[in-house]
Amino acid sequence: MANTSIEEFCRKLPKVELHAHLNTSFSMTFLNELLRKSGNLNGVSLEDLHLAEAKPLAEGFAIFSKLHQVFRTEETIYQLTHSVIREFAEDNVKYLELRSTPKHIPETGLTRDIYMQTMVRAVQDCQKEGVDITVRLLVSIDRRQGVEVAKIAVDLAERWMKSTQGLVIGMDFSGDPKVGDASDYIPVFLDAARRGLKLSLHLAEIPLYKETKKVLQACCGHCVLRIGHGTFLHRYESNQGHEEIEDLVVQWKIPIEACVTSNILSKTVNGPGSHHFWYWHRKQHPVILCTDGKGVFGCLLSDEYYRVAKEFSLGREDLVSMALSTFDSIFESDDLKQRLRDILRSFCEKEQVAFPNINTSKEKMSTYCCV
Ligand SMILES: CNc1ncnc2c1ncn2[C@@H]1O[C@H](COP(=O)(O)O)[C@@H](O)[C@H]1O
Ligand SMILES: [Zn+2]
Repeated sequence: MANTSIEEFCRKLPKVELHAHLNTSFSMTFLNELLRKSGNLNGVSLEDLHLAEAKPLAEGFAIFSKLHQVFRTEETIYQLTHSVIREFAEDNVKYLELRSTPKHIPETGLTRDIYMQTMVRAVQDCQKEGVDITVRLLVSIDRRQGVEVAKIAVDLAERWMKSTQGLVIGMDFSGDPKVGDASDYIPVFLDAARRGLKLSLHLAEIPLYKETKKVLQACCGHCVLRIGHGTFLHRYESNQGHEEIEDLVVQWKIPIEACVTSNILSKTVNGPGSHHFWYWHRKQHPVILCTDGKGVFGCLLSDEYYRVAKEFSLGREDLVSMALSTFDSIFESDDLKQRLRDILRSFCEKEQVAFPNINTSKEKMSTYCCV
């Protein structure tokens, strides 16, 4: 067996990142460089832009507003997208689904269309430059902006999906869970799915039993779906009454994007040991470690794997199995899933770690998401 520590192994492990918000995924190196070039960050100081210790979720949202003051022009959105992609590639992320809310900022000339065009351009430039990663984009709906803006986002996403031959692949639903009701957006989700967009919905990041149940009942069977966070989906002692929600999630095998550090720093989870990741993982339900916002929460994806490996005493083979299982939940084709498996297989040969015996029958290869 190659002589690498578990930490180093987590770093080298080929991974997929399925839950990363553009504006919260900056690196400090990038921000320092931006500060050096532009002299200031529109009045925002560097220290205000990441959570150094656990604070209630609302504090995270105060940071997001400050970030939106920093990234306001086409140029900064381009640079941010380009650097975020490169940084994920350096962390051996081989496939990234990057999400962002298209902004309309008249003072800087930014429109939602220019925002999309800029992100797409950065992805294509990274591709041309040979950055070793496949990137797909999700258009975010911010629940603080209401249903009418969400409809605009669906039109935008569909147009960009068509004009980029699927580089824009789906939509995200996010924003402050305390604002509005996700079930108001059900017609928007169903419309997006009808147009061929895949959906990743922030659901149950905080205990919101009613909206979670309504959204799942309406969307299961009609949308290709993943759940962001999903902290309060499962049955557990103080979560009585969640049986129906958990049953839907299990029945439709809806993958859960687990953001361990984000949840701990936002105080929606007490610590890594009590994170719902473990509950779903033990059940062999599809669950994917994700960063959420590697800048705000100060975590690389490899840090998330290492954190879980330490907490649950996972070895190299466990980590490989875990990474392998995440490939089924990407929004891309079976061909791309197979390519990711091949990359992981070569890595295992080099690291002299057994590659799990998988049944690559059609059934096993098909996506977990409900269609
Ligand atoms: C911590 N948990 C979270 N819960 C809900 N929404 C979140 C989030 N973290 C980020 N966002 C959503 O992503 C936006 C920032 O990226 P973009 O400007 O779109 O690139 C935030 O404004 C919020 O709407
Ligand atoms: Zn998120």
